Amino acid sequence: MLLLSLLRGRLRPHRGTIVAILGLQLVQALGLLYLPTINADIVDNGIRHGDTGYILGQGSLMLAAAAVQIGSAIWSVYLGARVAMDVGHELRGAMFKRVRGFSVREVSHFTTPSLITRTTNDVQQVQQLVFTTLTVLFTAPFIGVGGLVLAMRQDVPLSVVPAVAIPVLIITTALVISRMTPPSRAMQDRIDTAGHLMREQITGVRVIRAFRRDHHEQERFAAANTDLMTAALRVGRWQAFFGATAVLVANLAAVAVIALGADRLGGGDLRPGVLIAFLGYLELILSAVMFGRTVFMQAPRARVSAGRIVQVLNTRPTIHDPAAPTRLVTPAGRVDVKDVSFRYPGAENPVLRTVNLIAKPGQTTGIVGSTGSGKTTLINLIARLLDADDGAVLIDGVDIRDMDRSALTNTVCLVTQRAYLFSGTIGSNLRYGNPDADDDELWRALEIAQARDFVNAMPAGLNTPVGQGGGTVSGGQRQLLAIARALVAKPRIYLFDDAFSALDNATDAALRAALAEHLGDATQVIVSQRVATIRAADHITVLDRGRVDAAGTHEELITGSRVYAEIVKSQEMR
Ligand SMILES: Nc1ncnc2c1ncn2[C@@H]1O[C@H](COP(=O)(O)OP(=O)(O)OP(=O)(O)O)[C@@H](O)[C@H]1O
Repeated sequence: MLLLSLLRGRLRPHRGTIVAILGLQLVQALGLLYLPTINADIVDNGIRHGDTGYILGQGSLMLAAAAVQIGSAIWSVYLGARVAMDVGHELRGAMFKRVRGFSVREVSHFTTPSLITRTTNDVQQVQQLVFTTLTVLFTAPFIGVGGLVLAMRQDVPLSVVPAVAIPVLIITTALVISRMTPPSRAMQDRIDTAGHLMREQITGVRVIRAFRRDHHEQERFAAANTDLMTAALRVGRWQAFFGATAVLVANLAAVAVIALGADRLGGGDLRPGVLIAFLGYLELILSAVMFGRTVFMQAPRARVSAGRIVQVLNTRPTIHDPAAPTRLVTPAGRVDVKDVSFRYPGAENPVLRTVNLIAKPGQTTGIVGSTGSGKTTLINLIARLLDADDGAVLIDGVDIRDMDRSALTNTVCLVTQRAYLFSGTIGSNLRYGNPDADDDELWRALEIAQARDFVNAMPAGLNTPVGQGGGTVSGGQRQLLAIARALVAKPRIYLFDDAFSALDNATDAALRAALAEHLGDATQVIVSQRVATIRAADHITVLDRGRVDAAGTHEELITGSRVYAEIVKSQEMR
């Protein structure tokens, strides 16, 4: 049902092509069905009477029928492949669009590797089924029913053989399909697990080496790989059983026809041409049933895949654009966090409880707090990567849930601790948020971000290639490039979430001085565990276990907040 509902709307635009496929397959089937009759005619009327002219005439007819049949088969397969690829293309696009709209919540619910498998492998399964179905679904019944009728026209008593063989094949098909669905589901899930482990082990390779856990990780992957193989083997065993029974039934049927026919051939009750034609039709009927079975063989896996695709497509992102968004024409960039509370799904306690914070244009607002106090969660709420359960985040007095998300992205730029660079060049990464920026703007941003010198020292400067994830530059350099990228985008509000953590103290200080000098009336929110990074901020909010412990300037907090004073003390002692 899921498969049908997934495909119905997507096949509708291809109705015309599907009708053309149907017509071509009808021609193909007629061609195929005509061949054994001509064959019988050649044997009984040409060869038996030694009439070479007749044989050549009928032979030419046979050639023409074969040519028409092959031509229409090629054309219908081509059209079927086009439709299947279009459906796959459309499905992948729909999946990608939906996943792009997912917030952190939905992505962590499905997990990244599973979303990748669903968009690639699962869509491929459905696409394959559409192709096979369009290629054989019409041909198989045409040939099956037509072959049966023509076989009976040749000889009624011999028709008992296909009358027994066909139900046997249908029953085994039904049996195998019912058995194949559970291992097919297990197989798709285990592809996810193997992908998940692979990703984890590649990303965490240095930790694995540092702790000498290679052997342990190898075993973990080997176990997942074996699980996948076991499920695949179970599916494969049923497929093999399926293939073997089909060949067995086909051969037994042929033997039965020859055995039954041979007797009557001797008695002159049956002409040799009729027996040959009957064998030809039997082969056609059984091959039609086998073609049909291929579709049903692929169906269980495609059905499971369709379910996994529909799960993603039916998941409404928790964060979405309002129907009538409020537009900020020239945003000033004031941020008001008002009584915000937030709890991660499944977690017992809220991570943030009635948090209040104001960040003003032209000022630097620091957020400090111990590990796990909720700083990143708060920043993610301001960037609308998450939505608050209670309270609201306002920009220039407008609730960000009432704003268009692309407008919000132009106003707010988040620089995370784990800076991500895309494969391309330094220049293409810097232009990510502002494709029209010229080289001068890039160099200016690099200068403010304290990255000019090292980019200058690179052999190709801005054209220096960067690997996916930014693996070709150091962690600190990656952070500086991510800061420069934000500067090139020129948002009104900068959110730096521990974005200076990999920098040495001197670079950190120089960067903050340059930001203060060049960002003018933009709003800066800086999250840091390092007091030195936020001590000069105009206003500092101290978070403690999800609550605002205190807020003020460094001097005010030293005396006014025990939590802040402890953080300062702990860092002075280092
Ligand atoms: N995706 C998530 N699902 C469930 N809980 C989460 C999730 N992300 C964070 N948390 C929990 O929320 C709490 C606050 O996390 P958060 O990352 O906001 O803290 P933080 O102050 O930024 O910490 P750090 O300084 O270590 O970066 C932590 O206890 C964490 O376990």
